[in-house]
Amino acid sequence: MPLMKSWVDSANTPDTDFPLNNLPYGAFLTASGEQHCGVAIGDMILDVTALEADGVIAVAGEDEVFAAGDWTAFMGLGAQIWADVRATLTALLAEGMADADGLSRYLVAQDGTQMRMPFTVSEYTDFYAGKHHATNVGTMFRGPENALPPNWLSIPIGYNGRASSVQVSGTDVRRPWGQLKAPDAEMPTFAPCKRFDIELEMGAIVGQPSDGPVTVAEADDMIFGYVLLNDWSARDIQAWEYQPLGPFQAKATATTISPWIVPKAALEPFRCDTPERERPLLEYLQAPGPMLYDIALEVGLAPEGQAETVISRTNYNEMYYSSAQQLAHHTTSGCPMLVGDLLGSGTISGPEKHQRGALLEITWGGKEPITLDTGETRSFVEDGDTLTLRGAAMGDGYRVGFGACAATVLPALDDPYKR
Ligand SMILES: O=C(O)/C=C/C(=O)CC(=O)CC(=O)O
Ligand SMILES: [Ca+2]
Ligand SMILES: [Mg+2]
Repeated sequence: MPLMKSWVDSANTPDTDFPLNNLPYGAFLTASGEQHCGVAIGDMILDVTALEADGVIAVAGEDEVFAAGDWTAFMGLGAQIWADVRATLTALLAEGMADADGLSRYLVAQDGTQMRMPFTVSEYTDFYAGKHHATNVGTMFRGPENALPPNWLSIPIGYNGRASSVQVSGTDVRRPWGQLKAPDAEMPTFAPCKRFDIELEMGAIVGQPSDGPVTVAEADDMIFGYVLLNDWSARDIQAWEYQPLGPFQAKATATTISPWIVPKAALEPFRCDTPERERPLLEYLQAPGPMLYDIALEVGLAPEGQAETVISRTNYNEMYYSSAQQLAHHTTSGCPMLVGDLLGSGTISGPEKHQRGALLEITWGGKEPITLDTGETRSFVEDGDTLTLRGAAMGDGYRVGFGACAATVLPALDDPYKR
């Protein structure tokens, strides 16, 4: 599919994340402090809440779908409404639109506009579907002979994370306190995390509910869109707490998502298959077609007040399970899935060191510190560091991007129990 031209000039450049082909959904604060729904177009935002309020657009049979200022109600209306509204907004922004002058008053510059959570997170489940990541972490945590657990090639393994600490890009993350125990120590201590880390992931957003087990194809239809996701991970807390039930507080401090939900429709031209199966999947997990996406990803680390170093470059197509397969598995127990459920893909790592999606892997547990372009070294995230995830599907002369998924780490509080 070629670049779709818009009357918004900044949408027609090859380096914008937001050409007309994209039209991702976000929530932003207006100049008067209201939260509105918007779609990104070039370096602007089209105010969808205002368009609806003024009667320029309407959702068939519905009132005030966008008045609440996030996309949750819209997601719940289903795939036909998603397609209809996308077509309407595309037509409004397409080159040659007669009333472009009239519509330009609904445009807001992205620069300087505060973004908010684009939807209400119902529940958050994080998966473990990167084979390179799982092998690396399993080797470090459990020894090379136990790198991949016996179930890994048959089950999209996941754990229930915290919806309450999912936050939008631009929100600072505070270094957590927790129970730490050195391997040779008798007792744990309660102290600030010393091995704070990131995890580069994709987040799939469930737009339609389920009632009983669904197929992979049905699961794919339920997915509304995707965001970038940083699963902040306290590795020293994780190492002490995770046996026998898996990660808990180590993963609960924060999960940062990019502010724009890229709709499935925008990613259609970039679908791809998951890698070769090493063990046949049970029938309910078999994908009827390409369910993964070719999305180039990178992670940047900028020390406080200094330039950024790109510390990883990889691709979402490295994943062993797609979000549709993860979602299908999530329903096998009969567990109902809800509008607004967020599924973390699992850390995305490629086979090479520069393609790893977490500092735990890049520095091999801190044993191989990296040197930044500034000359500083890093084993894990330090206070004041800003971590930025970026991603884009690369089209012919355009890119469908996600915007920045960024957060700065603040120092741990003084002892929270000595108030
Ligand atoms: O115990 C392990 O092998 C590691 C588990 C995790 O790091 C959990 C997680 O976030 C998995 C992922 O993001 O791929
Ligand atoms: Ca994770
Ligand atoms: Mg998390």
